[in-house]
Amino acid sequence: MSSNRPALAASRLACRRGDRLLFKGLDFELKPGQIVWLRGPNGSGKTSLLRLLAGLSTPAEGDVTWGGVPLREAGAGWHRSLCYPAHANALKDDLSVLESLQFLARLHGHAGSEAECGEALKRVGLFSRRHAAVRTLSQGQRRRVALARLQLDAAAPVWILDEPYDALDAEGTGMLDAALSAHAARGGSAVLTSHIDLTLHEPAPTVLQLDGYRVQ
Ligand SMILES: Nc1ncnc2c1ncn2[C@@H]1O[C@H](COP(=O)(O)OP(=O)(O)OP(=O)(O)O)[C@@H](O)[C@H]1O
Repeated sequence: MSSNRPALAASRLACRRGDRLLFKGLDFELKPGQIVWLRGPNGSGKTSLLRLLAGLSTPAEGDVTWGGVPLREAGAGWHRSLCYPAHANALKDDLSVLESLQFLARLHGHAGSEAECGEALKRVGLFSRRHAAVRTLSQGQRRRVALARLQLDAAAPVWILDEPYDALDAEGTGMLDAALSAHAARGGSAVLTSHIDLTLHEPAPTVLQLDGYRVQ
């Protein structure tokens, strides 16, 4: 992929949920090194847009392209270039923290070794809790474990993050900011939602306001 070509793009995108058209006419580009902050009120369609971009649902109109190739022609392999820890943390209550991260890692094509996952847990400050059951963690600690996937998927060029700052304290927020800055410095890009004002400054996020595309 050339350095100026958008990693992910969409043109004239429209989204339908149930019998409602949420938005239409949306053009979008995510360039290497860029962080896009998708904003809009509750119910405006941010999660729905992220799902379209991740290829998990089909637009009512328009196209999503990955490195210039329409997703419907890209085949399943393109998902390896994407890290999308969705809003729900997808952790298994009955597993230990380490086992749960290993499960997620393997599900997403990594070896999921104890060493690799332990290192990722160190980076989110949860190594000492690695043998605790997930059900014993606080919401913020669960969020940190889910975000440890970013450490495992650091090489994935595109991160799609739905409210990643939810439940994080100042230290957790700082860790996520640092992970995003390092990702962008490597040429990676991300699109994220957040109802909380961002503290990320390097790079300064590009705001995409979804309200402008709303269908009344
Ligand atoms: N499975 C579904 N079937 C029908 N409508 C749905 C479905 N999922 C979501 N919706 C509707 O689509 C609209 C957009 O939902 P979405 O979750 O994309 O909004 P959002 O901008 O992410 O909201 P929030 O800020 O509250 O997270 C909402 O009105 C919601 O009720």
